[in-house]
Amino acid sequence: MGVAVIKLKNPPVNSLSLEVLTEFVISLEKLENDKTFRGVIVTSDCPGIFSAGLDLTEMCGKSQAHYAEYWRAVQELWLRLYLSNLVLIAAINGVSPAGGCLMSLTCDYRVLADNPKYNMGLNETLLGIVAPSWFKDTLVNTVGHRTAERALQLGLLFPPAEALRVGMVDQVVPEDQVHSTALSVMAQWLAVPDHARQLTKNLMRKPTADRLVKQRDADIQYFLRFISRDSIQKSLRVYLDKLRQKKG
Ligand SMILES: CCCCC/C=C\CCC/C=C/CC(=O)SCCNC(=O)CCNC(=O)[C@H](O)C(C)(C)COP(=O)(O)OP(=O)(O)OC[C@H]1O[C@@H](n2cnc3c(N)ncnc32)[C@H](O)[C@@H]1OP(=O)(O)O
Repeated sequence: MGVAVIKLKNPPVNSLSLEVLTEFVISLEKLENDKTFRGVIVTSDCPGIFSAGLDLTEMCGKSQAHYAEYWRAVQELWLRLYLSNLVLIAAINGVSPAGGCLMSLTCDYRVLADNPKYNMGLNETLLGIVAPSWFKDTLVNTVGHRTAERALQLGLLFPPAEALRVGMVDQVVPEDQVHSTALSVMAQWLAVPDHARQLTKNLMRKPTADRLVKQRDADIQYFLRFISRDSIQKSLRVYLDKLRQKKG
């Protein structure tokens, strides 16, 4: 039925490095241009981890030019996923904080494996950073304003039952059924004529995407000013050190 699977593979935690973002955009573009494909299942090849989100090492201790290049790549992937003409289904087979969660929120449907360790949410505030307005918009469009307001301020990571309750995911299924469920949901979405579904998706999503498109450069400048602050760099270093020391 013309369904591709994109399996994220950047061990150990599928962090969204510049290279991963770039490759993801290229793969998506190829699939968009190949008319034999109508849908994509986005999933992970790293056991227990869907994606650890943006790669913190790309946002810490690097040059301004690097930050700008990285942020443009983050914007690009979000825009491509959010406005994709393909049916995108996230088969979430692991934990998905921050950018990992955002990636799944750009999909048309989310199936999450029922494992209490597989938390998801936009936890940026817990790192001492702030989810940009388009991250916030994506969450609001999914779970509504009040739930998003509380989740964003507290940096909440929702376990599967809670994620389902607030509407962050559409289905929670046993771990060994995530892929088959994604496939049967895909069949349902592909039963709808493409042109009607695509125009409807665009109608729902374009106003949100346009807000970023109209101010992409300003958004990059804002990111540069924010991420270069000493206090933000310090927060990121402390957070990364904590992650590294966990093992020791
Ligand atoms: C007003 C508007 C202002 C605008 C400002 C603009 C922008 C700022 C906002 C930027 C947005 C950022 C969004 C993000 O996505 S930030 C990333 C958030 N991610 C996380 O908090 C997850 C952190 N990771 C974990 O919690 C865990 O690693 C885990 C995913 C649960 C997996 O746990 P485990 O299996 O136990 O693995 P380890 O913790 O031991 O990690 C292994 C290894 O990987 C490194 N690592 C983990 N996460 C990341 C990451 N996101 N980026 C880079 N590296 C990561 C970890 O340090 C370990 O490294 P070592 O092997 O070297 O020790």
